[in-house]
Amino acid sequence: MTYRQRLGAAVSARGNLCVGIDPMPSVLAAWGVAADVNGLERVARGIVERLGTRAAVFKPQSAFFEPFGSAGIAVLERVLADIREAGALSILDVKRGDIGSSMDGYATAYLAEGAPLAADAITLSPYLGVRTLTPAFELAKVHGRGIYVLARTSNPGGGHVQGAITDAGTSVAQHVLDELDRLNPEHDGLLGAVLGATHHDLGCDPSGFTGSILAPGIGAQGATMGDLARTFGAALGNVLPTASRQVIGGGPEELFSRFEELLS
Ligand SMILES: O=C(O)c1cc(=O)[nH]c(=O)n1[C@@H]1O[C@H](COP(=O)(O)O)[C@@H](O)[C@H]1O
Repeated sequence: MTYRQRLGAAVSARGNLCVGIDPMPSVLAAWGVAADVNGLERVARGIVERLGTRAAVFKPQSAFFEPFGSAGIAVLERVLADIREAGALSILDVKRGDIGSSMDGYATAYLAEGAPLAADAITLSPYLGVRTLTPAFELAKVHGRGIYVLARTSNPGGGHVQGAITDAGTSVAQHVLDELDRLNPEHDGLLGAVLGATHHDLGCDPSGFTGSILAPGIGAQGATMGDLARTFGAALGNVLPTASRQVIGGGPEELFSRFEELLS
């Protein structure tokens, strides 16, 4: 099955909210655990234990596992395995992007069959050019995985680069969407984009975009689920909203109710 088919099935069964697993120090405190690798494991795996059979998609943020070195990465491996066992999909948020030979290495790390950190999808940065990401696109296709490329990020300052006008006369964000659209037919539509839910004006037109749209910024960054229709218009059906602190930031007791409240 392609990533789009698997995502479609998961979202139909469980709804279209992606739960971000961002076990940052303030979240560990809210869960009443120490800011060490044991606390990290209790929170990250505790989220999947409680919501694993309820949520369609989880997005672990690598940035909060890496500070613990190999022990943190080992926890991330176990979290990815937990998500798989719970029948949900994983989007590993690593925002990688490099020239071809190095990109081959990253692609193998996150998308090869049997790789310890293999996820159903990953996030990538197109700063070195969308086409430099080709090794990841190709490996994702072989294994039925997905890719989300940053186009218009949720942070306000991102517009300085992503709203800049390219030599083709469109914004950088639009250029990224157009490149992904050009490549999607030969990649089973697995090439998605990240477009922040925080913007009134995205500075690009997602209405005809052929990939899945990952939309961060719900909750802690100020966007609401109700904003999605205004921001994405005709593309709303392709949008996968994602929230981290808004769901996980109240500790274990509030986890389920916060998830249900956003989804409703
Ligand atoms: O790729 C992402 O997921 C991402 C892109 C973006 O434009 N903005 C953004 O906030 N994110 C990630 O989404 C998560 C947002 O966390 P919350 O603000 O707590 O929901 C973090 O892991 C961010 O790194």
